[in-house]
Amino acid sequence: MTHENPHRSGFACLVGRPNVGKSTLTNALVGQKVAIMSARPQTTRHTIRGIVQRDDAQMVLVDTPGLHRPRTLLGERLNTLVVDTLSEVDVVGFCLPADQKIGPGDRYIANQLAPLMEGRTAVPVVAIVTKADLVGRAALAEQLMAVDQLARSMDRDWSAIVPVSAQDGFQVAELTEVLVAHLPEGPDLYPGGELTDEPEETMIAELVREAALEGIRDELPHSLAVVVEEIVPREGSGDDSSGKPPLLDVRVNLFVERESQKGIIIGRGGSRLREVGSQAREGIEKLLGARIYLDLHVKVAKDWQRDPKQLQRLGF
Ligand SMILES: Nc1nc2c(ncn2[C@@H]2O[C@H](COP(=O)(O)OP(=O)(O)OP(=O)(O)O)[C@@H](O)[C@H]2O)c(=O)[nH]1
Repeated sequence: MTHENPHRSGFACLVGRPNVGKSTLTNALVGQKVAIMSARPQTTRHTIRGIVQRDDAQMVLVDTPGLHRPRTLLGERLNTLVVDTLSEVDVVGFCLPADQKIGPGDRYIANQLAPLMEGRTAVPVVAIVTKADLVGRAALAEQLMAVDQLARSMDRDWSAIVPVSAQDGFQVAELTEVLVAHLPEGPDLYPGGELTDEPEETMIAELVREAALEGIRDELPHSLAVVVEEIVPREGSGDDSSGKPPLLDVRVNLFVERESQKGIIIGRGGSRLREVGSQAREGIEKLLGARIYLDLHVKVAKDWQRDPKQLQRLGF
């Protein structure tokens, strides 16, 4: 191997009308390690469907509530939300089945995507022709041309058009390459492809959050996100015969939105943060059945509640 490719990471979203094969394709892209994501608290915008984990990239496949032709004002609002959400992913995969003519449902979604595909902040949209195994070569070629024409009719271009079959694996690897190429350079968003939503970590985060908000709930409504960074055994602890429980280093980040809130959490000379630490530690030691050293860091993550990428990084 000569020069390594830069490591890439980011979010991708598959859209398309119902039954075009989005779920099946998600599973095929993710491979064996289909990560079934439990409902995550406060996941209002993205639900993670799976993570494509490679040595040189991590692609997080997210879901949106679904793009539909709205029949109501609420439906319209929901679609606005969906489009907003889509504008924040790194690449969109627009799925159209190989075995059906492009119809009004597909056209509706294409029209919703069109504004995303222009301007400085344009999001690349890859047209994916799914279920390629259901048609012959000639019909597939015809469908690829029709899909190309669909973009042209809107004065747009797909970043690529990729035929694929999730059923027999045709072009699945190629599609992964195409999608990954659109992700920005960066480290894994979820180290090791693991989502940090193990119940233990969630509970630890909750204990810290409770302690941190004690008495100041009104001053910091909803502006505090707590993320357990790591839980690691202290080197050499627990392997003697003293019978003492092992010592764990628990590193936790508290994210606030503003510098002033940081001051509130930390308190004068760090006094408040120490209290938060000792109160939370008690609960965490009970939970883990271990002695812990609790390392709390308060950080400012501007407007984290409004930024889905930040939210993902914070584990929401
Ligand atoms: N032959 C063939 N069938 C497929 C392929 N991908 C999906 N299907 C079938 O198409 C149907 C719909 O697939 P889904 O993956 O559930 O479609 P979806 O777009 O996620 O559907 P919604 O959840 O309703 O949005 C299922 O019966 C799948 O078995 C494929 O590559 N080839």
